[in-house]
Amino acid sequence: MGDLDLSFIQDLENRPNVKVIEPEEVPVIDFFTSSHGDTKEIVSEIGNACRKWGFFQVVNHGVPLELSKRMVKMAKEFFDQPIEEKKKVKRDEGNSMGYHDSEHTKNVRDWKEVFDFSLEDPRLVPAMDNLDDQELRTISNRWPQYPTEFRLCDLIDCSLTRKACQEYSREVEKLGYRLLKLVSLSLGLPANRLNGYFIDQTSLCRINHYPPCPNPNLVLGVGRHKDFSALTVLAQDDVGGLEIRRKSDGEWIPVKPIPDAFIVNVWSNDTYESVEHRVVVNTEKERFSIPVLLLPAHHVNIEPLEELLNEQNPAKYQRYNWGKFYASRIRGDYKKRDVENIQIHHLKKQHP
Ligand SMILES: O=C(O)CCC(=O)C(=O)O
Ligand SMILES: [Fe+2]
Repeated sequence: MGDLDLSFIQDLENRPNVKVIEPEEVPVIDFFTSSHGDTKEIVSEIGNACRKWGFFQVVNHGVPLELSKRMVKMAKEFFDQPIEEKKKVKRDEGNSMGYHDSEHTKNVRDWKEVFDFSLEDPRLVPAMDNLDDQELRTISNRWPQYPTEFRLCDLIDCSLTRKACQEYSREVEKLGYRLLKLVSLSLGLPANRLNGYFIDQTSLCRINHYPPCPNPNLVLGVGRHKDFSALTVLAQDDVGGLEIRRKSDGEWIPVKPIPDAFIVNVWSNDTYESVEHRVVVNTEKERFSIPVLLLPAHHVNIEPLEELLNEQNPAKYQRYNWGKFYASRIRGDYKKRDVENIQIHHLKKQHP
């Protein structure tokens, strides 16, 4: 990760808590039990969890455990390589797929390194974040080559890495779309109401690696943020570090790792508010997490769903082209800018 320089240091108010807060269970939804019961029951559990927490965990979700284990093994193998090797697949301003070690959240550098790949490969995205510019760009995934001297086991080579990543992300994607249907139902919408937005999706899978940190009280693995996805399905290992901001009192609550569970995070016009979360790091143990973010096609305009709006629940967000939003977010990931890069709250409508 290099030295802990000033770019990593969080403002006082954002630093990890000194007081210890007991981990509180965010709701856990068991698909096995529910599939033997009533879909209505699971829909109502999801609705309650989304309203109260904006986050829930799922177990017995159908994603094969071997695929998840293989991903973590590959991730370790990849991030253990010398930085020169990792930089061979470094992302750049033209293509945001691949390795990156200087992501900034809200203008402060995160204590982590990441590897991103797209679920659709190649895929189309706007070239610029400027709203008047119509140019599109095709971006393709980058896969590590693993020179023989760095291969610690025969399992790891370029084509197997790609296969492992693709097989894993396809399974998690299936789970994601299954959850999206359940979320639609929980909002009183037809199960397939949201699916059309994801034809030609820009969805991506990210592997996060948080190395141990000499001074975890000053930095964050990921600064506080809301995911910009419609739905995120996140796998975390057993180290812990994810914290979510409890809606009732604003306290940061650690999310206890549950073996083989996925953490799910949803957003819809504040009925289901995308909840702020962050990652704390520690001096001892590295940590891996793997989110899959369901993201619409670049041409989709994100806006609150009409049929959910009424006098009591007016649109709280303005319409915005998804591709431009995404392009702007990516630009802000590279360096400290003078202004905060675009966030969901910037799309909030001003009400008198
Ligand atoms: O590492 C985690 O548990 C969460 C990571 C995260 O919030 C993100 O990548 O958006
Ligand atoms: Fe996140």
